[in-house]
Amino acid sequence: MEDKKSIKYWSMSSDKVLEELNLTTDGLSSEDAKLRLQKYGENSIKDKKKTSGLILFLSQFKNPIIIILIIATLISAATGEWIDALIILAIVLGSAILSFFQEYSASNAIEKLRAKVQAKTIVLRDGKLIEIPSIKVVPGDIIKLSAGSLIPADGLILESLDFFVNQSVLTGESLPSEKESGIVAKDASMEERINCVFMGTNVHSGSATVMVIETGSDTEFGEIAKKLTLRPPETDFESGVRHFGYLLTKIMLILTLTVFAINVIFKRPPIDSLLFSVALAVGITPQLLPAIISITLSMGSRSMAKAGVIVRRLNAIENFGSMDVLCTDKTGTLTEGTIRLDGAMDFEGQSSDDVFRLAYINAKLQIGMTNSLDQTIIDAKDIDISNVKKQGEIAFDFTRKRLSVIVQDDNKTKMIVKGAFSSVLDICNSVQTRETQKSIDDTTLAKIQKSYADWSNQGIRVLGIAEKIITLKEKYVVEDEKDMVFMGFLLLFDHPKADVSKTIVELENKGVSLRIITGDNRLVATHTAQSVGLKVSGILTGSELMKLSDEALLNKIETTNLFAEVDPNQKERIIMTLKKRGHVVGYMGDGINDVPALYASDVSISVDNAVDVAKESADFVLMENSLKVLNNGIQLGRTTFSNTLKYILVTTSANFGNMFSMAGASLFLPFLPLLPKQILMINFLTDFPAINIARDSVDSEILEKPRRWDIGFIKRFMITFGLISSVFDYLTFTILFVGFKAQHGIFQSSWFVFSILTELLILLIMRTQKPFYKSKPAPILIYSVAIVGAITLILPYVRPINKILDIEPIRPLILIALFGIIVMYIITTETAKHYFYKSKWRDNNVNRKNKRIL
Ligand SMILES: Nc1ncnc2c1ncn2[C@@H]1O[C@H](COP(=O)(O)OP(=O)(O)OP(=O)(O)O)[C@@H](O)[C@H]1O
Ligand SMILES: [Mg+2]
Repeated sequence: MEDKKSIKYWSMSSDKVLEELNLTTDGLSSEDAKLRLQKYGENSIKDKKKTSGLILFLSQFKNPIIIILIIATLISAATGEWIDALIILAIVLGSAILSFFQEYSASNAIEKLRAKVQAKTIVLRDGKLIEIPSIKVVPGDIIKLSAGSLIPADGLILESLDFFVNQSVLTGESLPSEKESGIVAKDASMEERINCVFMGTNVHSGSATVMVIETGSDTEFGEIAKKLTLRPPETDFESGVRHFGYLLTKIMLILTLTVFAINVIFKRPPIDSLLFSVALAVGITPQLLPAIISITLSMGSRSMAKAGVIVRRLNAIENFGSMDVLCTDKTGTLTEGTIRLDGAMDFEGQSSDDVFRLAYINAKLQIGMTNSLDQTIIDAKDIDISNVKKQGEIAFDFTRKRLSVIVQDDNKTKMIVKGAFSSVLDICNSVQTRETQKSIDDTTLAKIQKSYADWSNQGIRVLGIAEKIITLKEKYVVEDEKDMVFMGFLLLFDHPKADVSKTIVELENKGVSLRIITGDNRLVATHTAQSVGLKVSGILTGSELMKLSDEALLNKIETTNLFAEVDPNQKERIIMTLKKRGHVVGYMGDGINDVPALYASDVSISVDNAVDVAKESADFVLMENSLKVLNNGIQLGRTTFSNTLKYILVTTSANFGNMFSMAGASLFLPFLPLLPKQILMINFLTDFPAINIARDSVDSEILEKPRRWDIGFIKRFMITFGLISSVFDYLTFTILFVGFKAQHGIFQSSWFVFSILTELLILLIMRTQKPFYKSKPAPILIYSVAIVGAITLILPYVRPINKILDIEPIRPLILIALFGIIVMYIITTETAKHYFYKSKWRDNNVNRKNKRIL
């Protein structure tokens, strides 16, 4: 095939394009498709996120501090200190390899999981319509698109019906644009090419048959994606981590520069001083943070996958744990989702075959959107409508909430409307009795309303059916839906799920309040809510919402937990308002009408059998539509959050404290308190237990409430425990230097051992809010602490490592003194921790407005 764009396919008739590209409307054979797949490659934009191993390895060195360290080391090598330089480089490399392997295996696991949820497309292959993964679509395929489809490639429309496409991703235009086959000018812009569809956009309503012209990175979307990386907005967690990074960088810079300057002023050798201060900086940077995050997230996503939740956007896991409001639609989540037809009734409430026939015609002939409701009607009873000829259709949309077909039936042209009860009643002015038609007076209206209310109160979904005789014309529009005759009701029932009430209580206990946002009417919604044990504290309907100002809604929203008769934009508005109130809001939905709300929420959740656009906009996809699965997910989200925070707290207390004291000590001592290579070795050894924090167990108390990032908390923590650690550090300095008159060799060796041991013990203490002996760490954490502790104690005696690191055996008396200090340190920290959490740990339900979030 020649270059397809050069033929400007949009400016040619579809027949001409078919001819030009040697295609037919019968689609490809599977043989041909296979060849084309080889030739054009898979239909996906080369995923830039999938970083190669090499890039990931190099990224371990992207930290400027590491680069400075390497440069400084090379300089010191040039001045003759090449053995030390080699040692430093070896340790730096060792650290990088450690975190690289951890991160690499984590990110691989995630890729595999993500591939589990794929968008699918219906294509014509070997003359049959089949569903294939969208990445297997090739140029030349004939595909069928309907409402909710994610358009998999660029193509030319062959046939369409009321086909509206949402192209905002590409053109920024937020309203859906109508598309149909035809010819446009050669130089037409993307917006003007109304005969084309583009990858990445989605079908708002209607349906179409499309010939695929370009796939993968040859598409318009691919062109754009090449130029920019579309970055989703930052989550709370991401910005938290970023700010934490800034905070440490600031401290680190000040510290490094000061230490360096002072050492230079005291006329110490500049290269040594530089290496020392840079090594300190390395000690302070939480360089394991990316690895820790990758591991916790990948472990989280793996266990979530086991629990039936596929994570599409990793960083949202943390948000999952901090979510305190969960909004959900009704069908399929609270109810079984398998709708049963309970009957078709005339306006007086008597069972009526005529009404069913109208509903059947409407459901059978509509082609706008495949949906379970119409399927239920078609499956309920098979009737022969072969003499009914379709003339037109006004597709369903979630604002109008009705669907019209225009047919030739009984020699008459009729419009048959089916839709939400009030939306249908609104357009009727008369009613069909058994004998005749009469206009709707107050008594009739009251009667109709009463039947509707009675059914609804039993949890039955009521649809209205109406018809009228209409003149035959080319095209029908929404304005034609008026002056109709109300024909009757269609009753549908959907069982509430059995286990939902238990899960709602569990969620409530976890600090997550459930709210229902549904398009169904308020009576049915209330009934369903009650039957699943959700206490309705307040209801708002779509029309009430419309009248409320943003401020009024902001006031009302806290007490409202049931929203009924809402349209897609109102769903979004509700989510936005809840967010404004400071909640971390989750939204769970499966239809196109849920997409705006999914986008607006902090945590978007969909299900495997949802429409593609909904799945595509979700952070999480549940393999089964159940609240229970979700409940497990929240637990894992909180575990992930907790372990990341643990690492930060451990690093900012012991590690940070140590480095800080050393900076201070370097001012008073006539020698360096530790050699640069020793600092790096401490850092390297303590990395092993630290990285296992990602795999640690979490106290159940911590999982009870949603938690948020709070930089204030971390700062207070850092200052409190940093100070305590400093006090003991200076005590140690004094005892060593003054008490034991230790000179540099013995001083550095003692300090080396002391540093590592305190860091290990602090890790065990800080990992829990409870007294450390009351919380059981994961075995791997205990082992790594024990092994590193043992290594540290014997290292001064092991040749040649002790020589390489310049550490020597420590006198027993000094060792005893060090142990004494360590015991006191532990007792003090435990006590301080107890009071600290008692007074300051009140970050549950943090309000976005009141507290700065880290
Ligand atoms: N195919 C259809 N034909 C006619 N009316 C329909 C159709 N689909 C939906 N409706 C009407 O539109 C209303 C809103 O649709 P729907 O219930 O799917 O919205 P929702 O917000 O997704 O609700 P849910 O919480 O039940 O998922 C329905 O209650 C029904 O009255
Ligand atoms: Mg729905």
